Amino acid sequence: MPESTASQVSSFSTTFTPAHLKFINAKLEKLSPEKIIEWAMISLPGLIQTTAFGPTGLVILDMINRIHIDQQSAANVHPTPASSSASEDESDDNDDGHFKKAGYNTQRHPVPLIFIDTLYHFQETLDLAQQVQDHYNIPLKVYKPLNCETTAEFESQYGQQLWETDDLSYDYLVKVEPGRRAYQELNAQAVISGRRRSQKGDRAHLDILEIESGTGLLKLNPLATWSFQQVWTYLRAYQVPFNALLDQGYRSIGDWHSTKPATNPDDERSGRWEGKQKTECGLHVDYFKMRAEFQATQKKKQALLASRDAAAAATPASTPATVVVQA
Ligand SMILES: Nc1ncnc2c1ncn2[C@@H]1O[C@H](COP(=O)(O)OS(=O)(=O)O)[C@@H](OP(=O)(O)O)[C@H]1O
Repeated sequence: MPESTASQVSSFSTTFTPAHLKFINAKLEKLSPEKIIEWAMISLPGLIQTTAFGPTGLVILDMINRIHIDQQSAANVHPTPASSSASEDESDDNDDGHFKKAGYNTQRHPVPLIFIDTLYHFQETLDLAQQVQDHYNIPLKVYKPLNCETTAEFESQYGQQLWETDDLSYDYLVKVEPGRRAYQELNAQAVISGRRRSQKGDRAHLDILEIESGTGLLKLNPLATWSFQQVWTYLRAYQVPFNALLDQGYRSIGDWHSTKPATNPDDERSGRWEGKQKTECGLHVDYFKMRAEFQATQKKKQALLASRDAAAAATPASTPATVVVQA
C-alpha cells in the first residue's frame, strides 16, 4: 500500500466507536475507489467480496485484480485462525493458510469472492459467472439455499413461486441464509458490496464503510459515490466482461422473476420488483430483524398446519357409500 493511502486512513481498529467510523468515512470519502479497496485489502482482516456480477461488482473485481500487495501486508489481511491440528504443510502457509485451505490463491487474488446462487438467476448471469472466473483465473465460492442443489429440490420443500406467496421467507431462504453461511464459513469480518448512492432508495445515503450492529461485521461500499455512467465507462475502458442483458436495457439484474429492463432511465433499479413496494432483497437490511421475521412466519405456518391437521383428525370419517346390488 502506498504511504499516502496508509497515512490518510490509518486508524482502523475492530473496536471502533461511531465517532471512529465517522472519522474513517470522512477520510474514505476523499479517496478514489482504487485507494479505498487498497486500504481495505491492507487494513481489514477477513475481507471478502460478495457479488451477483452486477456492473459495480465487476468494476470492483477488476480493481482488486489490478492491485498488488506484498506478502507482509497480505499477512495482516488474512490471519490464520489458531489451529492446533494444522498440518506441517498448512503451517508453512502461515499467514494466509486459512484461505489457501478454502481454495483461494491469495497471491493472485487475495479477496475471496462469493456468489449466492438463488437457483432463479438468468442463464446470462450464470454464464457471466463462468466467464469471469476464466477471465481472471479466480476461484468462485458459490452458495445455494440450504440442502438444495436445484430449483426442483427447492420447490419440493417450499412450493412453487414462494416469492409470490411469502416473499420474506423466499428472500431469507435464497439470499440471506446462504450469505450468512458464506460469511461464517470464510471467517469473513468485512464484506465488499456493489451498492452505490446513485441506485437511490435506501442506498441514497450509503456510507462507504458500515458496521452491522449486533455482529460488528464491516460492510464496504467502495463505489458508493459513483454513477452508473462512471461504472459503464470503466467497464468499457478496461474491457471487463459484463452481463449480456445490459445490452437489452437491463440495468440491475437479480432473479428472473423479479427483474425487467429498467422502466425509468433515471432509476437503474426501476426494473426490479415491478409493481411492488419492495426495493431490497434482504441482503442489505437488518439481519437479526429479517431472521426474527422469518422465524415468526415459519411458526405461524406450522401452527396453521397443526390446526388443519387437528381439524382433519376431529372430522368423523365419511360413511362409505352403500352399494345396492340388484338381484
Ligand atoms: N446473488 C448475490 N450473490 C452475491 N452478492 C449479491 C447477490 N445479490 C446481491 N449481491 C450484493 O449486493 C449488491 C447489490 O445488488 P443489487 O443491486 O442487485 O441488489 S439486491 O441485493 O439484489 O437487492 C451486489 O453488487 P454487485 O457486486 O454489483 O452484483 C452484491 O454485492
